[in-house]
Amino acid sequence: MSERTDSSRATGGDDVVVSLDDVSVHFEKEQGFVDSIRNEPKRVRAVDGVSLDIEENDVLALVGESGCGKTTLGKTIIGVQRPTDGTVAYRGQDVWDAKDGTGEVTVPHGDIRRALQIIHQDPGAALNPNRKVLASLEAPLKRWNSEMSTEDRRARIFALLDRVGMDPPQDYAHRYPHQLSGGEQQRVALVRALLMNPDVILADEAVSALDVSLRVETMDLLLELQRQFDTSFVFISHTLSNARYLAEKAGGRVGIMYLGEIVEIGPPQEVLRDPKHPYSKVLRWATADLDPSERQMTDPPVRSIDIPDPVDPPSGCRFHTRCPEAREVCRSEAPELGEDAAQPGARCAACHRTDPDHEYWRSEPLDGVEADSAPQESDD
Ligand SMILES: Nc1ncnc2c1ncn2[C@@H]1O[C@H](COP(=O)(O)OP(=O)(O)OP(=O)(O)O)[C@@H](O)[C@H]1O
Repeated sequence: MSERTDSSRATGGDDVVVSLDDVSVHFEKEQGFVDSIRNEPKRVRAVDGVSLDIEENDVLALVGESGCGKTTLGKTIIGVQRPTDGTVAYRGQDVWDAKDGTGEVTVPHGDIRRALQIIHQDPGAALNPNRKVLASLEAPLKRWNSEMSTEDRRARIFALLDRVGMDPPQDYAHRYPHQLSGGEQQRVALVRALLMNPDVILADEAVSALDVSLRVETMDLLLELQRQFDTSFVFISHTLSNARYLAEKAGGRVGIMYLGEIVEIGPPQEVLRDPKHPYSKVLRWATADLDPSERQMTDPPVRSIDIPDPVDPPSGCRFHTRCPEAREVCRSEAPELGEDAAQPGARCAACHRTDPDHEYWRSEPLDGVEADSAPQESDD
């Protein structure tokens, strides 16, 4: 993505909670024994060159197809996935220096862990099946706030259970996870995160396992709690409609990911009404409820449905092998998202078409691509 001459990006003001600077996460891919002695280890480029700030009260919805790196990026934001390149800072403190005890550590790693919480897609798996809800909720509070009396701890837990609609809370607190519905388990997971008074909550496909009716109710609850507790949220979703619902209602951002990169980011109304990146147009087309007429009337705006291998992503623009507007230059030159993209409120797309003076407009269309000769109004 963006190339930097200086490795440290100037981040925003005091209200930046988490700041990612040119972060990449590459995993070594498991190979068979014969392959492993014959070949260089293969690396999955799950996340590549992402710079992003999460501010206080920020809401970011990350969306993209399966395997594009959403979960890996989300985990990197909350400091549970170590980047292979670039830096992640929590309120100016390098998260991994704090973890390793290197450099000058001004914020202890324990405080960072408390401040950055996660709720998973499958809350059942995240709760201990042999522990009652109360015990599951008390354990982290005891760890982080050992001074708190049992009475205060329980009062806080009951108040939060009540707050998420689990009434009477004493009844729910004494149940085992299997005695709760999926939606109730998800609420317990949310309470567990909120008990820590976090700055950021990563909600990884947190509503996709729920029935449609419950999904909207749960998204509304998340938004209400986000406002009430002044918590920032990073939502991960593979559907654009959920991402739009959350980001729009919260006045937040949508970030579109493709093969490890953020290709477009901005306010949901702008990104979805007038997508600048050809991949965002594909996602909009695939989301029937955003514009049903568009979907019925047209073929998908893509040349190939095959998703490239993240071990060996295409050169230049990673979307060029599928893009219906790709030209020769897209094969060799990677478009940049731009430095502004890190900041909330910015609207950016990593596509040469957004620059009316770019060489793209003089470059030959790739095979199967129809050329429009000049920049379009909406592509400016
Ligand atoms: N621990 C790991 N070791 C090796 N490869 C991994 C690991 N975690 C993720 N990957 C690979 O990294 C890429 C991105 O995975 P990730 O889970 O971040 O994508 P995603 O967009 O969240 O997908 P989904 O929507 O299916 O959950 C995938 O190719 C995945 O196989």
